[in-house]
Amino acid sequence: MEDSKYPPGTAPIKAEYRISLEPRSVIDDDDAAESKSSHINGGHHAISEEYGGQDTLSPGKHHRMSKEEKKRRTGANKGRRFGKTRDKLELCWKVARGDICEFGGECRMTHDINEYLAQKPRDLLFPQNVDSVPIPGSSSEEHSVKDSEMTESYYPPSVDPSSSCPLFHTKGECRSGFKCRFLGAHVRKSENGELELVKDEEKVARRKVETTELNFLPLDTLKRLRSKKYPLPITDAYMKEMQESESKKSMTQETNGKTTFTEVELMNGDDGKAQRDSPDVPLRFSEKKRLHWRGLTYLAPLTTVGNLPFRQLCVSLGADITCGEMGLATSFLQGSKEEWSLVRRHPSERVFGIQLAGNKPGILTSTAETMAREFGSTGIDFVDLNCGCPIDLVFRSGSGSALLDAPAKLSKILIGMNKALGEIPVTVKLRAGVKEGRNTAHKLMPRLAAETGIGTLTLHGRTRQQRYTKLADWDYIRECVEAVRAREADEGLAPIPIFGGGDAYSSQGYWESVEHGCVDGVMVGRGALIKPWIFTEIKERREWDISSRERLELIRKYAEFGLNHFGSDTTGVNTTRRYLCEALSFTHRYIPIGLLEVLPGRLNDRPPAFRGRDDLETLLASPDSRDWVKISEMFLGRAPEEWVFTPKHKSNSYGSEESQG
Ligand SMILES: Cc1cc2nc3c(=O)[nH]c(=O)nc-3n(C[C@H](O)[C@H](O)[C@H](O)COP(=O)(O)O)c2cc1C
Repeated sequence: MEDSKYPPGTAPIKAEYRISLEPRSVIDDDDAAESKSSHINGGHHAISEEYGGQDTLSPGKHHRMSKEEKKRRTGANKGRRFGKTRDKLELCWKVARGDICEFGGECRMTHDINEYLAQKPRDLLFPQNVDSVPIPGSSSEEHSVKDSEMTESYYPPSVDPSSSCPLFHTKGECRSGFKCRFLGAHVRKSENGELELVKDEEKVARRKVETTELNFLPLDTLKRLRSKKYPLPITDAYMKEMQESESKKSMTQETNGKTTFTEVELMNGDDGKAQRDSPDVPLRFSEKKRLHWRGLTYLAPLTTVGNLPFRQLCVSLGADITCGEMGLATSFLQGSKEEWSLVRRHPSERVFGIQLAGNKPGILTSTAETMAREFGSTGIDFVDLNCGCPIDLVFRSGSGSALLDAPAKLSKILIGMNKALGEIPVTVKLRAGVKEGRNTAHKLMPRLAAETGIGTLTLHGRTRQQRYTKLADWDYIRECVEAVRAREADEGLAPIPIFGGGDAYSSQGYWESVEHGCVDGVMVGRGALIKPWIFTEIKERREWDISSRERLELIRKYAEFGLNHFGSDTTGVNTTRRYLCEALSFTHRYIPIGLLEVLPGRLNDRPPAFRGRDDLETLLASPDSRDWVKISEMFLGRAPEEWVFTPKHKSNSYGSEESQG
C-alpha cells in the first residue's frame, strides 16, 4: 500500500499532490489551543489565554525535533495582546448614528462628520460572493476605486457608493453609521447638501426577529451585580437550607466525636475529601424541560474560537445544538462586561446553552439564578457545568476537571443550579477522570444522572492528564453509558441523553462512534474548527470533497457574520479579522479528501508536504500566519500597519519553513 511508506499517523496523500515524503513539521497543539486565547472584545482574562490549540502528537509518530528546535518552536505565545484598532480621528458614536450627543461641546470625540470623513480611509468593498475575489498573488489585491461620475464630486473621497455593507444588507440598517467602513452602501446627500444615513425601514421590520442577537444584560443590572445589590432569593434560600442541613449533620457528627465544618466551609462547599450526602432539600425536577437531543448534532463549547460568528456558521452548515464559550461564574457575578458578552445568542442557534465554570455552590447557584431571571427560557435552553477543563489555573481553583474528584460538592452545585434555573435544564460536560489510568466517570455519571436532576451528560473520553495525547477512549465511553443506563433502569428513571466526545472528524467516524459508544450523539470540537462543514457530512451521511472556492465562500460568510456581530467600523473590522485569523489557524489543517488515497480522513493524521489541486487550495493549507492575514484581506481590506496577529503558537511564525509549496 502507498501509505505504508509513511510513518504511522501520516495522512496518505496521493503521489501527484505530494511534495516530499517527509511529514510536515508539527505546528498544531490542541492542548495549547485549549489552554489559551483571549476572550472576545479585546478583553483578557487569564483563563481565556489558557483555554484553547493543537494536537500534541504521540511520541515517535511524527517528525522528531531536536530539543532546541522544540524549545524554539513549541509552546504558546504567552501574553498575546490584540489591542483595539481605532480611527485616527474618533467620531462620537451618537453622532455617527445620526443622534444628538448630550455632551455637546464637552464630548471627547469629534462631532464634525465632514472633518471625520475627510481623513477616513476609503470604503472597503465587501464581496457578496467569492466568484470574482482575486486570490492573493495572482492579481492586484487593491480594491479598485469605482469611477462613477458622482464619486469624486458628489461624495467625499472616502465614500464609495458602490460599496456593499454586510450589516445594511442583512438588517436594513447599519449600527456603525458614519463610522462604517462600507459607508457608501447606506449614505446619501440630503436636500440641504449634507450627508445622511439611509435606513430600509421595511427590511428592518421584516428581518428583526431573524437578525437580532439575544441575551444582552442592561447596564444597570451590571452595576447592581458589581455593587452586590442584585437580589438572589433562590440562592439565599438554598444556602440557608444547606447550612441548616449541614449544621444538623455536624451536630450529629460532633456527638459522635467526628470533625465539624465551619460555616464558611459549608457555604463554599469545601468539604474536602468528605463524600457526604447532598443536602436534604426537596427536589422537584419534574417541572424541568426534558431535552430531546437524540440524533441532534452538537458543536462543542470552544473558548475564543467558538464565538458567535463561528457558531452561526456551524448552524448554517447543520449544527443543531450550540454552546457558548466557557464563562467564569465569579466574573459573571463581578459584572464583567466581557464575560457577559459570552452569553450572546444568534437567533439562528436553535438549541443554545451557556457554559459555566466555578467551584462553589453559592457562586454557581447565584450565576444561574441571574441568568434565568435575565434571559429566561427564550434566551437559554440549557446551562452546562464545565467539569472537564484541564487548565492548571482552573483546576487548581477547584473548578473544571477538579470537580470530578469532589462529587459531594458537585452534587450541591448541580442541585443549587437546578433550583435557580427553574424550567431550564442543567447539563454536565466531563472528562473520563483526572489522572491517566484512574478513570472515575463510570462511578460519577450514574450518580449525577440519578441524584441531581441534570438534563444531559457529555463525556469527553480522555482524562485531564492525557489532554490530547492519545485518541479518546470510546470503549470507556460505552462503559459509562451502560453504567448510567443500568442505574436509570434500577430506579425506574427516564433515560437522559448522553453524548460522547473525542476525535469526530468524518461522517463515517461519527456514526461509528455513535454506535460503538451507545451514545445519543457525539459532541464535535476540533473537527468543527478544522472543517465546519462536518455537520453537513454527518447529517447527509457522506464525505464531502469540498472545493477550495466553496471553502472560500465559508470564509466570506464567517467575515460577514463577524462584521454583523463585532461591527463594521474600524474596530469591528479588525476584531473580525483577528477572529477570522484564529479560525484560519484551524482550517489550514484540513487535508482535502480528494487528495487522500484512503478515506475517511483522520483528525490526528499529519500530512507530508503537499500542494492543493489549485492555488487557492494550496493557500488555504498554508500554516504561515501571514497567509491567514492575506486571506482576511480578501474580505476585510488591508490590515492596518499597527495591526498584528500573534499566532497562538510560536511555531506558526515559522510558516515559511513549513510551507507546502
Ligand atoms: C480551542 C479549544 C477550546 C476549547 N474550549 C472549551 C470550553 O470552553 N469548554 C469546554 O468544555 N471544552 C472546551 N474545549 C474542549 C472541547 O469542547 C472538546 O471537549 C474537546 O476538544 C474534545 O473534542 P474533539 O476531540 O472533538 O476536539 C476546547 C477545545 C479546544 C480545542
